[in-house]
Amino acid sequence: MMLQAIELTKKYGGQTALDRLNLSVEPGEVFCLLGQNGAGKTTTINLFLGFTAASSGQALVNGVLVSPNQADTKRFLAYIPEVVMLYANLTSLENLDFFSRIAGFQYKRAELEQYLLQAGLQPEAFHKRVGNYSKGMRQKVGIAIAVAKNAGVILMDEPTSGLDPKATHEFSEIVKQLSASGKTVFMATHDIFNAVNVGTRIGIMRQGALVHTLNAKDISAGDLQKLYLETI
Ligand SMILES: Nc1ncnc2c1ncn2[C@@H]1O[C@H](COP(=O)(O)OP(=O)(O)OP(=O)(O)O)[C@@H](O)[C@H]1O
Repeated sequence: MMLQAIELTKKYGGQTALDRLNLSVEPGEVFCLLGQNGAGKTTTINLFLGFTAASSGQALVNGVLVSPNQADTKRFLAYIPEVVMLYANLTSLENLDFFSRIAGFQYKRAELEQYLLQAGLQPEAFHKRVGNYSKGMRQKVGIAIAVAKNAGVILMDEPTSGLDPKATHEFSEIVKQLSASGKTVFMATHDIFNAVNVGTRIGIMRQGALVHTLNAKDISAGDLQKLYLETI
């Protein structure tokens, strides 16, 4: 399995941000984590990324134990934060080239263009500086960077927040393609409709605990909303 949490716990002072999380996510799965602000979604992502150390329990990526400041597990992971950080004065092609080189890949021009195209960015934008891009366009560049890194797992934090319905739909289609190509996607989201649409599994967190885990195909958006409101 690509992601595994075993009794994974994070405490800040006396407060438990994540409480004994047990979870396995397989290749090709799209796991959507729902929960109120402060429920522990970002903490979970940060623990898998090794941005923060677990207080107890384990996070494993591709079977390898995550420990902060070691690169072993990072190469299996790509991360798309809520706001994709890009160099405003560079074009999307230049940003993709730059971040790919940092990840250790030197792509030909045509390959870079292919990644941007796959991520759904319109070719007219390839040579425009990203400073003028919309949020949806930045998101697509973020996806291209993540895919070009060749990582098996893509972690996303609230990827559809602030996207319009069409951009959200386009994003969902890309995520489905990533899943079909065997990538594992793990996203924190507030978007119930999108979770049902794009997810294979859905988790609901409350105060650091994973309270429900369901198969997306077994639930409608309406029923998920009902369960969510009853849970939180
Ligand atoms: N660096 C930190 N120091 C202290 N407390 C923190 C820190 N990071 C997170 N927390 C606390 O841990 C809890 C979980 O936060 P987390 O960011 O994981 O929630 P979330 O589910 O991602 O929320 P949101 O939907 O707002 O992003 C919160 O109570 C938060 O205040």
